[in-house]
Amino acid sequence: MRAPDAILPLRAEGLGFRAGGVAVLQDVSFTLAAGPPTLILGPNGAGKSVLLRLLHGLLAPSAGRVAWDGPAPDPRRHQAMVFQRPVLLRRSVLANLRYPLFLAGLDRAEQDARAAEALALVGLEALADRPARRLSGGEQQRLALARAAALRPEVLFLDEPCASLDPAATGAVEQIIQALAARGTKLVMTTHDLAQARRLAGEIAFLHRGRLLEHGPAARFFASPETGEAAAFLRGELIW
Ligand SMILES: Nc1ncnc2c1ncn2[C@@H]1O[C@H](COP(=O)(O)OP(=O)(O)OP(=O)(O)O)[C@@H](O)[C@H]1O
Repeated sequence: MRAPDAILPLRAEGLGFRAGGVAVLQDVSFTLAAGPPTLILGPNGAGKSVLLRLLHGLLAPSAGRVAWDGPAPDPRRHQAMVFQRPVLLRRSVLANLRYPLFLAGLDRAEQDARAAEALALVGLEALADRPARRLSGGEQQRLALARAAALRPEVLFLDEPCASLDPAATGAVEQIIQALAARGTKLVMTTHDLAQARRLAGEIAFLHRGRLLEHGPAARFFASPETGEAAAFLRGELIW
């Protein structure tokens, strides 16, 4: 059931971003609705990370806007983001989980309950007291996911979360992503890994040179892309 303060659908309306006189993103419009994960695909430099940062509000658009549904006074409280390389506090795993919950104004009992739930979600219960920065790369990324999930965001943005990980660690992160999606969290994730997009995507947004060329169901995108650029990308050709 839709929560009364839900912010989805989220609409990108004519989004543009210029930096150093260059148009990094141009006239991007689409709607993100609740449902299975949206994967933002495209070659290096297509503008995937910039689009994600605009949607999350880390960058201000040069043109257009991001609009949310619903009456939420501060829509960004309903969102969280995980980056390619997690930034962790020089403290224990548990302290890393509790801190954003403390900042969100939750009392200690609720912080503990959510931290325990998040640790179980990512399978790090046994490492709760370890210094976070001594974890392996894969464990650190799982902690970053747990930290974001503990906030129970309606929308979770993931920017190439597996880019630095080996296949086993990637598999563990993908399982967590699927568990979050099954729980009703809307995931919006960038990747340039086609195989990963096939495994995870419900829908695809395909970017090329700062423009959104395709947006629709993943099955349709993979079976019959509408643009030559997407078809070439799917064939593994080098496009830029
Ligand atoms: N803040 C910025 N200032 C100037 N240029 C930027 C800024 N952010 C991104 N760019 C440029 O915009 C282009 C798109 O960058 P972006 O990181 O979004 O691409 P991407 O599709 O995520 O690529 P990759 O797959 O390599 O991560 C790049 O050419 C990048 O150098």
